[in-house]
Amino acid sequence: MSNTGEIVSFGYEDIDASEKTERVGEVFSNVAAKYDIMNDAMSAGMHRLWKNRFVNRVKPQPGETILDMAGGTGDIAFRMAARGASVTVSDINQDMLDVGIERAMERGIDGLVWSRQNAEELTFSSRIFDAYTIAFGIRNVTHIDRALKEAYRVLKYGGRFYCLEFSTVEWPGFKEAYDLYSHKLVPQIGKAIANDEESYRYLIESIRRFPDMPSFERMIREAGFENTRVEPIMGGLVAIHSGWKV
Ligand SMILES: C[S@@+](CC[C@H](N)C(=O)[O-])C[C@H]1O[C@@H](n2cnc3c(N)ncnc32)[C@H](O)[C@@H]1O
Repeated sequence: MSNTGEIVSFGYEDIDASEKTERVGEVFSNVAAKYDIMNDAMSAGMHRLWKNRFVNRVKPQPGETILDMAGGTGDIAFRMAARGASVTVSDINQDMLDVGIERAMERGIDGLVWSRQNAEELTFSSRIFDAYTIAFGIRNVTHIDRALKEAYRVLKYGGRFYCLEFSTVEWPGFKEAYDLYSHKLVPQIGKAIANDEESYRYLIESIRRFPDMPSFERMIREAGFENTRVEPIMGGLVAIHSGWKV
């Protein structure tokens, strides 16, 4: 692919925008097999609590159609399907989706639709989903503004947008401890468990480069959403952003 001249951040380095999607793809292909076990190891199981809280905010209803974008191995989709929603899991990376499809089969979870898609350029028709969710996915997308516009397009009027993402720690003291843990220890845990220090360095650095809560909320409003809200969790370590298409 030829260079666009547009520079974007890829974790700890700046690269041409045309390269980012492929490089992110390599990261997730590398981590797919160990992705779920690593989430437990890195967050001491807390990602489960954050995901439960996120799904409680989404309040999936039986009969609703929900698009879980960057859905990876299905963690969020399984929780929403358990509440009776019809969930389409979309992700750009087939390796992540394949792990999810296998997990669904092992657990006897039927009815999910698995669809390989780039969040920036969805092939779905406009106004077909009641809710759009994206958990720990948006910071990996090359053009976040395009992904947000696509989210807006595929939602019905009255549809809800929810994003769960790492954010900016605001509690004094905790921030320093978290920086030390994430930059020094997480890549080492990645090396020990997944034999992949580089991918985990990318994942941590991409958190640091992600817009802070007010900036990301502004981006959601700029995509057309109204009644936007931000809910920081653990002093902003993680945040739930939401908005409505009215
Ligand atoms: C950290 S994982 C999150 C998976 C899942 N949502 C969860 O919470 O466990 C991030 C996911 O974003 C996907 N992704 C990255 N860029 C994407 C894009 N442009 N479009 C769709 N998915 C993307 C990756 O392939 C990966 O599966």
